[in-house]
Amino acid sequence: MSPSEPEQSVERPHDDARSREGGTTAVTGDAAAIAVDGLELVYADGTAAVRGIDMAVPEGEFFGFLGPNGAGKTTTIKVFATLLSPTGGAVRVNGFDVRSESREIRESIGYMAQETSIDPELTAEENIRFACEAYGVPRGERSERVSELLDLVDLAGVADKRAEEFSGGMKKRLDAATALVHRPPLVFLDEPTTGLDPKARNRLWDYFRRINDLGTTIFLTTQYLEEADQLCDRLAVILDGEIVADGSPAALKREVGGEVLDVELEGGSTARQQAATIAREFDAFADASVTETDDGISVTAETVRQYGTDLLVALRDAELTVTGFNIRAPTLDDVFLAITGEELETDDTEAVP
Ligand SMILES: Nc1ncnc2c1ncn2[C@@H]1O[C@H](COP(=O)(O)OP(=O)(O)OP(=O)(O)O)[C@@H](O)[C@H]1O
Repeated sequence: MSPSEPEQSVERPHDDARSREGGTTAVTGDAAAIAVDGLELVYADGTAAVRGIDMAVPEGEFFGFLGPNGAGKTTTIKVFATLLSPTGGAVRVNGFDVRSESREIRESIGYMAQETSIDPELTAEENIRFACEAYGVPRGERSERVSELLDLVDLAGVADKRAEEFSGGMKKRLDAATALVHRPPLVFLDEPTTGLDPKARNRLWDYFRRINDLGTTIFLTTQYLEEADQLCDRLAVILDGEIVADGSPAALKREVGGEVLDVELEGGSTARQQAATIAREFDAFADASVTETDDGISVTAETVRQYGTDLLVALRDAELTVTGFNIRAPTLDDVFLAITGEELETDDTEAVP
């Protein structure tokens, strides 16, 4: 992370939090890279961005923090990176307390913010070298570190080119390299692939997997469910400042229950509403979750494989025109929909594996 001062001073914690401060109350076992107990963050204008979250991220894990715009992801990551001070609760990062040991934390983490922090007028190599200086990498080790990182992010061939000539994906990879010069055991990545095309996104994913394979703990925030599914060992979903679900991608998908029947319909929203009502009243799908989609409806239930064709017949009997259907396993999109009742908004550069 950049060795800057906290960007904002916020109210000091209330009594409850103070009593947990200073390491007097252990919040975790030794092997937690991040341990969070009742974290709250209320901004100076009264916005309660984080409202009492608990979590533990073990060393070596690839952890995903998912949520829509404004859910509280960046606020949480900034507390972990000691850029914001919590207004309640206790947080330890790499075993250090975020309030009283911020210097130790900053020296032991990497932070890739949403906005890249590279200097466009410097070459790729100069940017990494500059980061080495800023992080106090010993002079004698810098050249080796620079070439090692250029290789790791696949920029060795363009080491002497100025960053301003780079594509968005190359800039992101360079930024990620600068966050790693001091070999931190824990790296925070705040929406690192937002706005990138699928190819650039995939290259960054490879890079993140590589550093995780080398033992680095990764805390990733993302709006892309596919990204979380591809990369993360475990996820937490944050909504309006509260964690509403957590678990491995597979476990979260299992919790959705059953399979998903997607039905495509002609006839716009009136047909979709009519079809949704029929599906909801369908006896064989007593516990089904039925949602309207862009071009039809989706029905999630244990019994869709068994009774899906009966539903199609019922739709036809109601003079609805089915133009396509498909039965599939739940995705993280379905998990998100089941938890929040809403689809997670993303841009149009959907990632592909
Ligand atoms: N400096 C600030 N002062 C007051 N409110 C803020 C400030 N920064 C963020 N917020 C508010 O706090 C809430 C959480 O914002 P945050 O940026 O943490 O969400 P996010 O999940 O990271 O969203 P995004 O994906 O848009 O970055 C939002 O309601 C936001 O408007």
